[in-house]
Amino acid sequence: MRSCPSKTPQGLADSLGTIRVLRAPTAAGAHIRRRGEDALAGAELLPAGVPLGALQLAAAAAAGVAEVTVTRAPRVAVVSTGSELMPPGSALRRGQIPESNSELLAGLVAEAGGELVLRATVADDGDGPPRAVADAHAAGADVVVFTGGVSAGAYEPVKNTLGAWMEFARVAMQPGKPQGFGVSEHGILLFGLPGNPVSAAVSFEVFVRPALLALQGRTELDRPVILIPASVPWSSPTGRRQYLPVVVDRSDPARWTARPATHGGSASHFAGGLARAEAFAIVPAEVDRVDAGDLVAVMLMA
Ligand SMILES: Nc1nc2c(c(=O)[nH]1)N[C@H]1C(S)=C(S)[C@@H](COP(=O)(O)OP(=O)(O)OC[C@H]3O[C@@H](n4cnc5c(N)ncnc54)[C@H](O)[C@@H]3O)O[C@H]1N2
Ligand code: MOO
Repeated sequence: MRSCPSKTPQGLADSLGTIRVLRAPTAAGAHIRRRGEDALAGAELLPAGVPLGALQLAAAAAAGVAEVTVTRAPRVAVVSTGSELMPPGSALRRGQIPESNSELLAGLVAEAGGELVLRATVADDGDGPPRAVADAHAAGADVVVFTGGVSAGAYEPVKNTLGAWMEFARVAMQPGKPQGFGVSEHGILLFGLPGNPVSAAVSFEVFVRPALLALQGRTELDRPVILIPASVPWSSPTGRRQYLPVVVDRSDPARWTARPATHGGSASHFAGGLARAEAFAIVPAEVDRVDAGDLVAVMLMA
């Protein structure tokens, strides 16, 4: 067919033998896929800094692009500190608890595109943290994430042994008040997160995840935040920005609501309640109470 004013879809014509048009398209040009309709030559299909999932790689392939430039995954070591920590499933004596932060952080690191190169637990006494930094360096780590041992008690192994490289500060957030950060002699980023499991999870979201994404050249570093009403009241500490694990009720698609994931409110040791959380409600430092119906900023994790 040399001159083709429009095309007739298969279902509207007999296709075997003689072609008989049953219903001709009304508009000239109907059903013709024109050059440049999807993307013009030279158009940007994938801006730098976006993650390459199946849809993005397929778009590149469809444009005839066989190779794209990517950054390598940041290599991360996760180090728990505390002599009370025991492998999950061990018989516990008084004063011991199951070690769970390395499981949490290993998963969050992977979800943030990092590659876990070391996972260790070190004791409260001795030189465990600096030895862990040396091991992380040997394993090629770009980042070490410590949990525990950063506040002001008698045994604070990260604070006591890594002061040459790290600074320790109190941040006006709850949980996650005590924080440490620094850079090792070999340029490894050192994060010192508080040991309580919810504190560690929130601190990862606020400080570590954006850094891991930035190391990958990602341009969008923040989780999506939506404003939705609270379905129940809760309290929030004044003077500290609260990050409260919440469940998002999506049963009414026109009106999602948020409620605390744990019954006891906001507490940094509720590792079990964290399993129910799909998001963190972010309550400004100057607000000490959220009432049912109040709009709250909710950072979606899933
Ligand atoms: N004098 C002060 N004391 C405390 C302050 C303060 O500002 N001044 N802040 C409190 C706050 S808030 C927090 S949070 C904690 C954080 O303390 P650390 O980071 O030193 O954490 P640890 O004492 O080592 O652990 C706290 C808690 O979490 C448990 N934990 C630790 N690691 C793990 C792990 N890998 N898996 C599971 N559970 C873990 C640990 O056993 C403790 O129960 O400091 C307050 N004190
Ligand atoms: O600030 Mo701490 O992290 O609440 O328990």
